[in-house]
Amino acid sequence: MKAIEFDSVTKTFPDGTVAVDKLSLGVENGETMALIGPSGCGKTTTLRLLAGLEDPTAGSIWLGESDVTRVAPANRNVAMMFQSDALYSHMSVRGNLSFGLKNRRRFWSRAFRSGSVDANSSPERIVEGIGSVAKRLGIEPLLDRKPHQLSGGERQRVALGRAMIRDPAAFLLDEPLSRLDARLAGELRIELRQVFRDLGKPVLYVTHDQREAMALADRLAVMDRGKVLQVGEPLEVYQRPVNLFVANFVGSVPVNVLPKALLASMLAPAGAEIFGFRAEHVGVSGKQEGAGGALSFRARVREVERLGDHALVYMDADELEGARLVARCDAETEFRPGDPIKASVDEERLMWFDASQQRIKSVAE
Ligand SMILES: Nc1ncnc2c1ncn2[C@@H]1O[C@H](COP(=O)(O)OP(=O)(O)OP(=O)(O)O)[C@@H](O)[C@H]1O
Repeated sequence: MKAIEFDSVTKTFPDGTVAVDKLSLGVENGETMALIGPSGCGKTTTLRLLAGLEDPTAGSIWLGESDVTRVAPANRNVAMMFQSDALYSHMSVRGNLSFGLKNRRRFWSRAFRSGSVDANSSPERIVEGIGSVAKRLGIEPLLDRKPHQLSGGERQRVALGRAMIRDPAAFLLDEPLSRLDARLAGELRIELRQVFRDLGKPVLYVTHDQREAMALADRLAVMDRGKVLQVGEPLEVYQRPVNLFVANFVGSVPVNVLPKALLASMLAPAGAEIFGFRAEHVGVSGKQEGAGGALSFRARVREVERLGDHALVYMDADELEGARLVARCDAETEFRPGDPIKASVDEERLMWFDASQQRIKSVAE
């Protein structure tokens, strides 16, 4: 039994838009699942379906053993956090934290009356949690401040604290770090990972930032046009993408793609039409001779993008019909536009795709 389960869920909006298409996905307790995919692929709708803010057109949604498909949002006990999570501006941090709890009390007292919860989940137990949640998130010193006296990152922490105090069955987060600057988002990402690990609850996390997803998630679900294309651990999806779309989406730089005809055909597996390789797998040398690898070609540097800890060298591969390719190099690389170079890629780094851009598995997989 999964803590969260979507069973063949479809959401068609009245105007005919199929936002989510026969989606099946399970998240375990204590697991952080990142939903990633391009804008409009159905990520937010998936979260809203789980929160009960949208009704599915077909399929069922489960939280543990409960079928919540038709359960009202207030009775689902999931906490949803958005990118622009609004705190109550007139309340202190403490007030904001306990506000969720006050609503919770109403929920719990109703639930107690109907006998559907056990005493371990009493409001008192949750009250005890406020202090520890504030401590856990490093917001104890801020308890008496108002939201306008907080930084963006601190506000996000309070919003998360408010969600944690409710002790929900599941956490749903929609781009919670997207409004923060890169450094702060990076710091919070590490903290969130630790918090999520300790919570022991399922976390469904939406982001369009593949880096954030790779860093935070135990598993990724890559979506396109309402469908889940692949679910797996970040490294597994990165190294063994099901198709070219996924390969491109989980990398920070698009995959270099070339037609099979440019390689000695004996290398290609049956059915292969195109092959690809990642920028970090291209070896680049200023020497014109001697570079090895399955694929070895002369090229000319078109542009060098210096990114601090590494550089991207964009090149025109004269020997490969002028294909435009990219290699990841050391930050100190001295290549300049116009330089002639020799590039090479090892055979085991090549990814092969068929005519419909599905990746062809290697014999070792
Ligand atoms: N209320 C609605 N009525 C009609 N279509 C909608 C509605 N809400 C969303 N959609 C459409 O459903 C599709 C999925 O939207 P959704 O917001 O889930 O995408 P997303 O992956 O979260 O996108 P983004 O990354 O841009 O936030 C889009 O084509 C969107 O235009």
